[in-house]
Amino acid sequence: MSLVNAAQAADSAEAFRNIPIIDLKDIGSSDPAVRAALVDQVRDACMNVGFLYVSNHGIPDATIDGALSTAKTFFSLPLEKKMELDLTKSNFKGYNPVLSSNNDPGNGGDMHEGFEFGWEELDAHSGPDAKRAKDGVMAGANVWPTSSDCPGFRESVLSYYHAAVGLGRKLFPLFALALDLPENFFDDKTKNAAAIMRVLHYPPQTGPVDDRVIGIGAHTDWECFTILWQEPGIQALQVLNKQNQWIDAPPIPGTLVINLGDQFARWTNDVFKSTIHRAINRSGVRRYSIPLFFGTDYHVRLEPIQSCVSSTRPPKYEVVTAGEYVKSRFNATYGQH
Ligand SMILES: O=C(O)CCC(=O)C(=O)O
Ligand SMILES: [Fe+2]
Repeated sequence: MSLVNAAQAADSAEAFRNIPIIDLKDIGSSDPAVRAALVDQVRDACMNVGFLYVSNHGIPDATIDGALSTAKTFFSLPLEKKMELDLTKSNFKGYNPVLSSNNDPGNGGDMHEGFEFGWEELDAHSGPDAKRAKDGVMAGANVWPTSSDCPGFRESVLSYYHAAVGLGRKLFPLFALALDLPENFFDDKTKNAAAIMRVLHYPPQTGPVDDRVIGIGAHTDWECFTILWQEPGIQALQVLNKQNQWIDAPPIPGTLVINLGDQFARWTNDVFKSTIHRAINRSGVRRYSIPLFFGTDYHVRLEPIQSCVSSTRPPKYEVVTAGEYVKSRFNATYGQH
């Protein structure tokens, strides 16, 4: 079946009620049948849900724990210290306080604080990074807390960053194969690791909650896909199906959530779904999560793939570069900067 026909079938299929779990243990297999079976599962999830969990993802628990524990230390610093790293002063690298972002234009602000950064070599002395030369409108160096304020923060969050980017590099070929493209299709479009990571802290919201002020308002993500670690034992993330029902996406031990974003919706003319989601922390305790958003390089144009376009499915989106798109979403979410 052509991709366009398969997308039409997916569009008229029943709304999803749960999110598939895909085991990546065979991701390195060279057996074409094993690989094809994995790609089929990925295609199905991308066209019907836009969300999936992955198990056997290869990121060590110690790497996750290291990032989480220094993130907790960072968020416990006094607000004035954190505000020295205000992300609106550094082209969206650094700290954003509670209620400073608004992911849902109908809402009154997001009930979380976060810290945001992009690609940087772990070795702080490796000099200017050639990968950053083409960041265009998204250019800007990361900012970091001092090592006396937050010892080991840069190293531990960057270690997780590099592990997650490594996982993302293994996923791109699966997505390409799921789109009937050569598996290296995204290689020359992802040379510069235009990946942004956030560490997020959601204070608990107890008692009556104003529906317009929740942890993160209903939104889609902006890049190709997101790799999301969420704190075990706390249900907060919800995903919207086409019947407008919110489906819980609880943390599942040993897995990460992968969700598609707007860049993939644009590459695929909505054959792959960039699905709306939100998070509300009503658990009574603090919640932490770590999304890493992996997009194509900022100068790359988001042109629809030919197999996703037909006379019955004309191109839905104006062609823009990845950088222009991401920057416009940052401006809409944090205010124009
Ligand atoms: O915290 C979560 O579970 C979701 C975060 C999210 O959707 C985002 O940062 O885009
Ligand atoms: Fe999101």
